[in-house]
Amino acid sequence: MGGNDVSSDQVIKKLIEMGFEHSNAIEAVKAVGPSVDDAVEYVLNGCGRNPLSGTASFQCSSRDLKSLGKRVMTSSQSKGEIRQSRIWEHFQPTSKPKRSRGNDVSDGVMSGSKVLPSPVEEHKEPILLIDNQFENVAEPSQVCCSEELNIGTNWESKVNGLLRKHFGYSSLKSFQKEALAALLAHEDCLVLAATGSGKSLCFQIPALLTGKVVVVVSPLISLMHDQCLKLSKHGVSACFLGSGQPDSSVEQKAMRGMYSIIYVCPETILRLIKPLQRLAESRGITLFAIDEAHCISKWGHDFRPDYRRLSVLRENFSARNLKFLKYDIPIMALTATATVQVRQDILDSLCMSKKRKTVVTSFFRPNLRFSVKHSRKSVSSYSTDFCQLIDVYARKKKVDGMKQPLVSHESHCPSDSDKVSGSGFNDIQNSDIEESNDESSEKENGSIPSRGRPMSVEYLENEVDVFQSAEDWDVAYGEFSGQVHCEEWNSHGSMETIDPPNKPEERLRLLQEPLEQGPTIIYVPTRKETLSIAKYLCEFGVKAAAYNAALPKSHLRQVHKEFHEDSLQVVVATMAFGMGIDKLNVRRIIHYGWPQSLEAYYQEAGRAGRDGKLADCILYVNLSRMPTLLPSKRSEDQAKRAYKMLSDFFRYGMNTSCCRAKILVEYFGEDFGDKKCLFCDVCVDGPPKMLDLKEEANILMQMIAARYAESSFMDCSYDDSLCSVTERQKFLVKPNLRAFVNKIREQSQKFITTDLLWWKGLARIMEAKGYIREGDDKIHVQIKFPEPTKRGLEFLQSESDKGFHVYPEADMLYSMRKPRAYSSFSDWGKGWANPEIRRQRLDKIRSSNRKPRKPRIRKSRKHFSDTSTSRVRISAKISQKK
Ligand SMILES: Nc1ncnc2c1ncn2[C@@H]1O[C@H](COP(=O)(O)OP(=O)(O)OP(=O)(O)O)[C@@H](O)[C@H]1O
Ligand SMILES: [Mg+2]
Repeated sequence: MGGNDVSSDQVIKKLIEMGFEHSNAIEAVKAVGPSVDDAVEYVLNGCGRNPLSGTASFQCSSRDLKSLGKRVMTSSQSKGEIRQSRIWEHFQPTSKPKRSRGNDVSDGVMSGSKVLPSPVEEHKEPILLIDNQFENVAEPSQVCCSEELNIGTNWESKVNGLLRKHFGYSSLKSFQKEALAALLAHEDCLVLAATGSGKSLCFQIPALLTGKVVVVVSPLISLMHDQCLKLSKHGVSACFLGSGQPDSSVEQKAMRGMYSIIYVCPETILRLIKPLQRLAESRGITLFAIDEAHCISKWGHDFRPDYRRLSVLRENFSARNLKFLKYDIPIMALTATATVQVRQDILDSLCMSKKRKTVVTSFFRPNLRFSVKHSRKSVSSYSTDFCQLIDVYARKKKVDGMKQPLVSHESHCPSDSDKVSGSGFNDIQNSDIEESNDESSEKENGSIPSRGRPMSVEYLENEVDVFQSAEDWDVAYGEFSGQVHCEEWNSHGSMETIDPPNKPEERLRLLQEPLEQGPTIIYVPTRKETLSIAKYLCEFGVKAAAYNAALPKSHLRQVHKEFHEDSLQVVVATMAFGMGIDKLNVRRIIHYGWPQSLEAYYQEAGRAGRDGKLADCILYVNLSRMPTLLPSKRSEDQAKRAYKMLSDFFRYGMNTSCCRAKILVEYFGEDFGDKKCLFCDVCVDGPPKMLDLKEEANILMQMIAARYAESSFMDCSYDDSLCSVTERQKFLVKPNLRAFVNKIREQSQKFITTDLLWWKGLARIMEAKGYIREGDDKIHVQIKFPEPTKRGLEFLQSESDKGFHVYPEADMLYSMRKPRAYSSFSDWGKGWANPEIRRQRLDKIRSSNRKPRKPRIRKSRKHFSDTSTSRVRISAKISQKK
């Protein structure tokens, strides 16, 4: 903390930069000495001001009158009563047309549905300007509002000056400039920019530039707290409001205009409409910023109902309803993770003006290296999965005699090839494969398969962290209640960021550099896993800690603190950790289990590599299981959306042929064209070899089409003589993919040992090509009740020799790694002579309650044998490659 060791002049300068008046600053320093903290405290608490008395007036002594400076004088000085003047009244000719004041100007202002008396009505005194009373007034208070305030054309250089002074950056990024330009033109603005790109500055700089207040709506207390703490270190007065605010006087001070930036959660802002209207009239509000704006949308991954009610901002802070405003107070919504649908929802929900601007930057994070790996995700797989991580942090220490692990992990160290894409799946074991046909993988709704535990409210409360209100996970660390600490920006090295390389050749060079050690965050779905993985890592000497909402707050604060101070190497956390975390040197984000959506994943992964250096984003999933929706209280509609998002993520995980960064950014509506990230596992390893799966696709299509034709016939036939009631009922039950696969296995020896997992992959590919579609009303993570499409029927009827060449997806590759007892039909025949194979087959047949049928020899035998051999060849190649 700085402040006490600087000269009086420096303290005065800092106070002025914070937006305090020159005379106030001088007076404070005279009174308390050269300490920024004490001076701020003095100004905020002193000057004879009474709390706001229900009007927009301040009660001041004559001394205060003088000290309030250039922008705050009223005619009522003789009574000792002053009001901050509206800035444009100093500079703007009153004849200037308004953008949005309607003809039907009402005398009241809206508060929800109520009409309130206009604050203007409460202050009829003419405004007296005392511009010449003060010399040396701070830049921010001079500039206030673009055209009215003479910010004029050189606002960019003014901004750059402020940037350097407060943050140590040389210039604004171009998207930040655009957002600022929109604000200065009084336009609403939607800012869509990648995680860590610097969206916060878009709303922080206006407070410094205009000298008015910026109100920021933010979804989490800890996030607000974090930002206030940072701003205070940069000499910007900021506070956060909400029930997480320990100091009750902060709200009053904020409403009196004592802070340049007010962070507030959506629940609280709805309560503060009237005081904010007064603030708009007294000190002035230059902007409402809605951070993490995707929370507005039901289509987003973090929907917060209170965000939806923010439409009240538009009506309550419009020039139409507040006479003292010349322009509607602009709204700026910012997010890093909004699909096209979510964007529209944001614009509509906030009632943003038609003239609004949308500032979009690329969502691409060029220094992030994405990969997907298989893991059984059980305690027994920790040794394989975390071996490399332990190497990074603790291998040396272990050798040096650190506490020895309970189990040696060295022998289980996976090779680099244990990846999903390309040549992957070296170390998949038989026991893994058995899971692929596990019934539980089908249970999408009712349970967490790995535990087989039914979803319940208890489960919800005890196992997973769900984000519902601003106070959830409020574990902000550090003492901050609205005081300005004013550290030198460059005294903490965290400001050193580099622009990540964008050109392919530069990026390839970056790839060759070793990944720096830096901290790691491991995201897991359940609280229990945070504990077990952290414990496991600690046993190997890694400085790791668990983080979930059920742990004591003191522990969580400590984790935050140590993580920020770089004394923790790994945090193993649920989603409760990290929204908005802006720690520059996070080197690895590991997701250990399926995230619930691409949005959530990209946001969490986006916490890596904010310093522009190479960082890893690794996803470990059990490829033999489908992801499940984590329990939450959802309406039917919400559940559908949640399944759709999970299903999109599942496809990302199963992908083996498309650059991962491309999938991610295109999900958010960006056209990545032919570009590739060059970093991800798919780009590095290349896609797996293409297979011609025409025969397999054909047979599946035949089954589906035949069944569909039969059930259509049943539907249309009202002639009971044509079919019995039981037959009719049989066809009313929709067959799922498993039934089709069982039938295929029954009817063709060639496929008798194929597993469901493989066929699921094929069905997904056929769905993506438009040959089949989901026949159920519900959305499933994976196509479940396939129906043929017109295109699919055409494919079936086509006589062409053209193959069906596809890249096998991750689950198919995984399934193909299964050691097979035979590789051709003749081998298959011999297989029956082998007692072990016979036992396995009979078990399989028994378990599906079917009598073993005599293998039938089909016409396609030769073709089949070719395909089968080619698959084995591919498997062999894969192994060789490794
Ligand atoms: N103009 C700039 N010049 C240099 N660095 C900048 C600039 N603007 C922002 N940054 C850097 O970007 C980092 C991230 O900023 P910020 O937290 O605002 O990101 P964000 O876009 O809000 O990310 P998220 O979506 O995760 O909330 C800051 O710590 C800062 O180092
Ligand atoms: Mg942010």
